[in-house]
Amino acid sequence: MTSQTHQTPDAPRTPVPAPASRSAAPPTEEQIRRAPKVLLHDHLDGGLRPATVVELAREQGYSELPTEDPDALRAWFLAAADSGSLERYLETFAHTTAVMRSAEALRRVAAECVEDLAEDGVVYAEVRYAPEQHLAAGLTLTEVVEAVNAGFREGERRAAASGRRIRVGALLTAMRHAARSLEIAELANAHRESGVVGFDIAGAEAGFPPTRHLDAFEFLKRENNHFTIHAGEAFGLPSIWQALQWCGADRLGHGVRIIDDIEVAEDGSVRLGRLAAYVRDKRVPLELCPTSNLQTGAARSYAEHPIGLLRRLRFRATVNTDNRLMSDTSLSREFTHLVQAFGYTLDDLQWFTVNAMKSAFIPFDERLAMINDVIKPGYAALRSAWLFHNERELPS
Ligand SMILES: O=c1[nH]cnc2c1ncn2[C@@H]1O[C@H](CO)[C@@H](O)[C@H]1O
Ligand SMILES: [Zn+2]
Repeated sequence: MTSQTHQTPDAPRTPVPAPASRSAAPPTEEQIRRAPKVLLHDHLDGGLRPATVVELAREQGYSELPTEDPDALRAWFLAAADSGSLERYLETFAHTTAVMRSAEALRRVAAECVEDLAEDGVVYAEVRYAPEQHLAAGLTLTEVVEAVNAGFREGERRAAASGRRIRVGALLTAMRHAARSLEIAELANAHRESGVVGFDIAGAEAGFPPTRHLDAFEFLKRENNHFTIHAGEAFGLPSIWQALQWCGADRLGHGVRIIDDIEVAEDGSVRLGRLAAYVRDKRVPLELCPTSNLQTGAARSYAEHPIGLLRRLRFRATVNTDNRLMSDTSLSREFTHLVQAFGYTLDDLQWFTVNAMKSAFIPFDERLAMINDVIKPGYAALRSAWLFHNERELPS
């Protein structure tokens, strides 16, 4: 199988659009937190509160944690995940999946996840996890899904009780090195009326191409269901090409290596290869996760992260957390880093957020309602509050 990823030799060069004019001041951290945000790529087993990991380990007799002090544990996850390799980054999940093996633990972790996202100003999220990694204490796949769903609903209720509206859908992940993807795809399909909005594959990318799981993807397509594929993170264009053209992914988890198919000349003009042009033309959503990419070595710094160019070229780019525990991050923090690196304004934040909402796996009319009734009014309110605040500060 060879990939059609090379630059078209005679593809036209086009100038890179300059960054939009920055008439508005960059948003403050508080504005970023209050801005309504949408999160498409967040792992449930990568987002536990450190204190919860410690408590669950005690309750369940898990003695392998590197430390029982929550602050030290937070620092440990960040340092251990900051390895420059996806494989070593993934080793840290052994500790979180180890404590997520009872229905109560899964329900608690899921509910806290929703509370934490709501507190961060997330109004819609798709949170993923691999049910096959939570069976060690005897739960069935269905029991795992039911426990997590119950936790998500509980989290939504608790958030609403404290005045924060959030909606969360689950994505069921199959591990790409394992052989249960068809079963997990069937599980996702069976639960689509009860909170599971799609499917994903994750895990080490090199050596485990998405085409190993074609039967799962073909099943989901026949069922008119949705899926995203982790691709183009640790491995480059062939992985993205397979995910799209062989497997039919609706979105790309990361997809950041699409940058390898974009050539920027010294005069600033750009040329898209055929694959990059396809991704942009077809509006394929990219679930970009800046901090995670720095940790696994997929990007060197925020300022050099491909998201800057992809945003200017108007790819369907979205901003995501990947693993809030391993990256010690939140969606607001990801946006704060991007504001610092690229001078983004509230308009840019709204653009990323609308991109994400358009790319969600819930029905079109519900996405539209979120955009028109929640996201746009939320940003408009922030802008007018900002104007009002600044006018009051003008000298009289
Ligand atoms: O960035 C990533 N790339 C690939 N796999 C990942 C990433 N983050 C987490 N997981 C994997 O997905 C599983 C289910 O949530 C996690 O246990 C972890 O192994
Ligand atoms: Zn991921």
